[in-house]
Amino acid sequence: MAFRTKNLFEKTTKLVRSYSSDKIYTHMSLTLNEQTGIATLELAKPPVNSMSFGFLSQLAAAVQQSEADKYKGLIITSRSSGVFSAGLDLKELHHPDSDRILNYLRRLQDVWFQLYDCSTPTAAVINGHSIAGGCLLALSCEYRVMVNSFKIGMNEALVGVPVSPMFIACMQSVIGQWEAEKALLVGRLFTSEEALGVGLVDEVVGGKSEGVCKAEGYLAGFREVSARARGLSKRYLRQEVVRDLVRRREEDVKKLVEIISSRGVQDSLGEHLERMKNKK
Ligand SMILES: CCCCC/C=C\C/C=C\C=C\CC(=O)SCCNC(=O)CCNC(=O)[C@H](O)C(C)(C)COP(=O)(O)OP(=O)(O)OC[C@H]1O[C@@H](n2cnc3c(N)ncnc32)[C@H](O)[C@@H]1OP(=O)(O)O
Repeated sequence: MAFRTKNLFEKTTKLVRSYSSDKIYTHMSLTLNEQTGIATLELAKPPVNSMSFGFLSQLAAAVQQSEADKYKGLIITSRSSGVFSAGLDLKELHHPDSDRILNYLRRLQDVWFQLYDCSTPTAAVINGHSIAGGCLLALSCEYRVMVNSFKIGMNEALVGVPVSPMFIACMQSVIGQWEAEKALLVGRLFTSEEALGVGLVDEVVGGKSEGVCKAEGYLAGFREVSARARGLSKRYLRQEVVRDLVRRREEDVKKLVEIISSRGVQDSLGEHLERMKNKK
């Protein structure tokens, strides 16, 4: 079979350089199956694929590449066998420099808009725990296949930070208002099976390769469909959420910076980081 592992940064060097000071393409790899036209983006930032500034920049470049090269589909998964993504890098949020946190949150917004609003068909193979920002990443895709025995959800309530509008909108659009409210207000993490029950994921499988097959099956369903019509329909379907968040993006970012920088939130983040350190 003809596989081409693309160093994304060959083509997007300019973009990535202007986005990031991290070393080029260190946190993920993009592999295109030239026979199917489906690319797999494998997150590879040990130990937990936390979303640092550099990670978000590379994710943005990958999504942009998928759009520019008109891939038939994009599958997002993790190279780790235990963690899909632990979400935002807590070190970016704890004792942040004011300019950096502003730019970090703007970057997060940019990536989210790019992925959520992209015309490329997308699927997530969640082969490990998927927490907060990790859950957002999966929810921004169209289809989710989850490997059993892991946890997924948005735990902000337990971390002591508010769930931001972008995260709420995504959760609501997938599981509905009431289920989202019940889950988000207590920071509930669902097992794979519970996630299936509530509609947070579309399928539960026994392992990653089975998950990839299911995701490919979903993406192959569009073979006979006009890519242009499909892409436009997806955008129309998602435009209400996007429009609202675009309209208020600067207001949301500034408010969040203020909240994150507050003493109470910083104390909670510090305690959360301490708990993680002490769990060993
Ligand atoms: C308007 C636009 C703006 C949008 C909104 C923006 C911001 C709003 C404000 C906040 C939003 C926050 C959303 C988030 O995503 S916050 C992150 C929440 N995530 C977590 O709490 C995950 C915590 N991690 C875990 O539960 C476990 O690590 C996990 C189950 C993922 C894996 O467990 P495992 O046992 O395999 O690994 P550990 O030993 O726990 O961890 C290994 C190592 O990694 C460090 N680490 C874990 N998670 C993070 C993280 N999110 N960021 C940074 N570092 C992390 C952990 O501390 C260990 O480090 P070390 O001890 O080995 O040094």
